[in-house]
Amino acid sequence: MLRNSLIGSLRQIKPILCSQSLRSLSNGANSGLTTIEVDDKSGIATLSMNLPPVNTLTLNLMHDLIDSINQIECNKSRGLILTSSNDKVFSAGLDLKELYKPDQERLKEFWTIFQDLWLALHLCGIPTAAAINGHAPAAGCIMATACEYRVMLPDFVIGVHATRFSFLVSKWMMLSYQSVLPRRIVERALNQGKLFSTQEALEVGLIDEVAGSKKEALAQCAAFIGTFDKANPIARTLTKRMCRDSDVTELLRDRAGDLRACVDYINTPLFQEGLSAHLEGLKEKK
Ligand SMILES: CCCC/C=C\CC(=O)SCCNC(=O)CCNC(=O)[C@H](O)C(C)(C)COP(=O)(O)OP(=O)(O)OC[C@H]1O[C@@H](n2cnc3c(N)ncnc32)[C@H](O)[C@@H]1OP(=O)(O)O
Repeated sequence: MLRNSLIGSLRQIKPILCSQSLRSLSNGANSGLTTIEVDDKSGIATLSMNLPPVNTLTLNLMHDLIDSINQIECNKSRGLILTSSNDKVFSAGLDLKELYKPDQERLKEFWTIFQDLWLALHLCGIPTAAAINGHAPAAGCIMATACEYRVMLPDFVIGVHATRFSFLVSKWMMLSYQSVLPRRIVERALNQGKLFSTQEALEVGLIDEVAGSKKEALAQCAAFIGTFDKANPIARTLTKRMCRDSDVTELLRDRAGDLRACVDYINTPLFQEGLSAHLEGLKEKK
């Protein structure tokens, strides 16, 4: 029963393009803001975000990420490692410029594709890991928590600091955070708008391991993916989705409602003023 509903909801949200023959993992259909490298020996795909300067999640980058995740799944890679080609920033989170004095139709499209990206990562059928080789604030952190394992390099920050700029996170984002951290830590961290250092993130369990270099981080992620070798891939996928079912259902139950609530909130003077000050702060930092 539960399995059927999982499979049913997957069909609804993910009309995967698996009918296409995708021998080479080229990014022909997208804007080229991501690259995919598949290791011939291990069969593991490394998906890199490549949008200078700081991999902000723009419409195009989110579109390319979803497209790449679909390609990697369709090609039956053994696992997916999400990382950045920038050596200082994993992702700076959502593109704040899209949220400031937004065009209403574009904002709806923007939020919907952000929901799609979270679902694509959260429900990815193959094992996923994040090699966090730079700062990962806000949606950068949420993408990492949607993966099954996190390895981070030292001296960076990760966390959801939304309250610092008056952002109210949706329940599904909170659940994503809570799928990795204990509830009391999530409550405190979200309220504080806390960004954890790599060491703090390790101590609370937001990340699983620290690596000395990107190469090591990729190897540690690959070793994690290798731990599923003895599991039947289909049983594994269904089990993963069953474990994640309640978090995903929270969003799927009322995507339109979440969209409405977020769009309404983004348009409030409270949020727009907080965001304006945050954007000024980013400029003044220079
Ligand atoms: C999804 C669940 C959580 C919900 C909460 C919020 C959703 C979001 O994701 S909102 C996005 C929130 N993100 C941030 O607030 C991050 C802001 N950025 C930074 O803190 C730093 O840029 C960062 C530590 C990531 C990197 O620092 P630096 O390497 O020193 O780079 P700069 O700060 O100089 O940035 C370069 C350039 O990029 C612009 N920038 C940075 N982040 C964003 C962003 N999120 N959106 C749009 N633009 C961004 C920054 O202003 C600089 O621009 P220029 O001045 O024009 O060069």
